[in-house]
Amino acid sequence: MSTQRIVILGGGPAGYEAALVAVELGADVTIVTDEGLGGNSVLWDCVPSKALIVAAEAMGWLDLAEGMGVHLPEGQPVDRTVVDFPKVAANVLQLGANQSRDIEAKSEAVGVKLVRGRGRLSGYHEVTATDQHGEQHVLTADYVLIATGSTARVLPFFEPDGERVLVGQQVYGLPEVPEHLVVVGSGATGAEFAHAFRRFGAEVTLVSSRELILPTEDPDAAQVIEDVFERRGMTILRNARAVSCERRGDEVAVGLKAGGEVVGSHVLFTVGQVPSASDIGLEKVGAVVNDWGGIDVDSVGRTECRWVYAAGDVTGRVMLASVAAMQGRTAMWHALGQAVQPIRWDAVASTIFTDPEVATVGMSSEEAAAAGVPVETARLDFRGNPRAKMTGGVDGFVKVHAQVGSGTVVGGVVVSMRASDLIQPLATAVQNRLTVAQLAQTITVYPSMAGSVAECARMLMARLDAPR
Ligand SMILES: Cc1cc2nc3c(=O)[nH]c(=O)nc-3n(C[C@H](O)[C@H](O)[C@H](O)COP(=O)(O)OP(=O)(O)OC[C@H]3O[C@@H](n4cnc5c(N)ncnc54)[C@H](O)[C@@H]3O)c2cc1C
Ligand SMILES: NC(=O)c1ccc[n+]([C@@H]2O[C@H](COP(=O)([O-])OP(=O)(O)OC[C@H]3O[C@@H](n4cnc5c(N)ncnc54)[C@H](O)[C@@H]3O)[C@@H](O)[C@H]2O)c1
Repeated sequence: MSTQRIVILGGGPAGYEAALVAVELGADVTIVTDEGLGGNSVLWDCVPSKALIVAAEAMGWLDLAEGMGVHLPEGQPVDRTVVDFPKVAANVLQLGANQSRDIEAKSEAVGVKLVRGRGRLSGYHEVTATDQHGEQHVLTADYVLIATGSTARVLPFFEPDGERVLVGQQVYGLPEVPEHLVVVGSGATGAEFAHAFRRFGAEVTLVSSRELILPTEDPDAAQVIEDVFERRGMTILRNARAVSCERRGDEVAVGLKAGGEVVGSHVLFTVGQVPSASDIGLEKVGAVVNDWGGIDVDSVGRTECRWVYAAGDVTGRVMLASVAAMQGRTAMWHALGQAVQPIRWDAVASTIFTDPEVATVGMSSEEAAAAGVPVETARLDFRGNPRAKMTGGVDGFVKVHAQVGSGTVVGGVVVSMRASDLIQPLATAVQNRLTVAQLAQTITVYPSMAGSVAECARMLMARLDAPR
């Protein structure tokens, strides 16, 4: 069989992970991308925002240290004046750039070719890339993967200026920690930035369009985060929708649908992401864009056109780097003739990196009910856990959902420090359809947060075994 030629548009996690799989399978692979490999995820979104949160947590530790008997020199306040924000921002962007270079070195070493520029489908089995000098490169491909990602949603009533009216990627250009940051939108992005800037000492007002922030998360988890945010001095405006935005000198006024306004020194809009599906020549191949702007794909990532696949944020499904990477790999396994499992949408793990973190895997009890799966749930709070007490991390809990009858673990939630790691035993259980008994009987380290995961599973095991 002749070598298959693959062209990938976009070098984020969907694109570069797909490329690595395709070269492993012997294909000739070219990525066309307009910035470094790693894409938005590594250069602007996941990696820098998580690194920013680590720096913000250093402020949290300074706060905690006092209570543990570790003091700052006399008269040193822990407020926004001790943060050299340009240095913090430069560090986190450098971390992303270094990570991008590592990915490029790894990809080039295995033979992935890179064309820097913007690509579009230009004909039958054909892509045209325009590089930064305006030069055009025509590439032929047996299969094309579209992995162009997404960009921050901008609503008609505001225009980001990078100075006081911001979207997420612009926060790294701030000359100092804002005095009063108004964050509009309380999904993952809004909650994470609101958390980080409050920790850095900014006054923060979070404008939330719902009764509870983090509307797609477990409501008990969202409640813990709201309580912690308010205890740290953040203001949350509930059931509040922003409808206008006006700069007034050194202030910005955000008008609310119900009337009134909130005034701050800066506003950060985190109102969702839009798939980057325009101006890439989809009309040439008849690929369909759905109502929410994503490219329609089947369970292995194929569009309406048999030789064009799409993966990652551009499909408008679950917008996560880990999911994008798996979508990209799955598309290549399928295109290159491997036996492939469709993505397990019921086993996706994710984390909101607030403090405490909110990590989730699999189905919620509502999703299980909607799917006709009867579940029993146990919840154990961390306030009795000795490890949690040592680190001052007693806010939060672990929740395990298991199917009645089989005892199979179908989902879970962990709200704690480092929940992003602590969710892994539950993710392994969900992915491999382990039972609560198997989870409960696994020996855990003492003292550890993981001990509570096993204890929660024991509670659930007893409940499922009890006569009903
Ligand atoms: C603030 C923020 C924080 C996040 N944190 C996390 C997190 O902690 N964990 C997590 O799992 N997810 C996180 N996400 C989501 C995650 O960033 C995305 O799901 C992920 O980046 C999607 O990867 P992708 O490969 O689809 O696209 P992207 O990472 O967006 O990469 C696409 C690349 O393609 C390029 N491109 C676009 N059009 C073209 C074209 N025509 N030609 C050539 N190149 C093109 C883009 O410039 C970009 O470099 C976060 C998102 C945001 C906004
Ligand atoms: N840690 C992570 O994994 C992480 C972090 C950040 C983002 N992400 C991903 O990126 C994607 C985008 O996240 P996001 O938080 O930007 O978007 P989102 O769509 O999840 O949340 C945006 C929120 O803004 C609200 N909103 C919209 N218009 C508004 C208005 N005018 N006034 C007030 N509120 C308004 C929406 O109701 C919604 O709740 C998500 O899929 C998310 O999973 C992941």
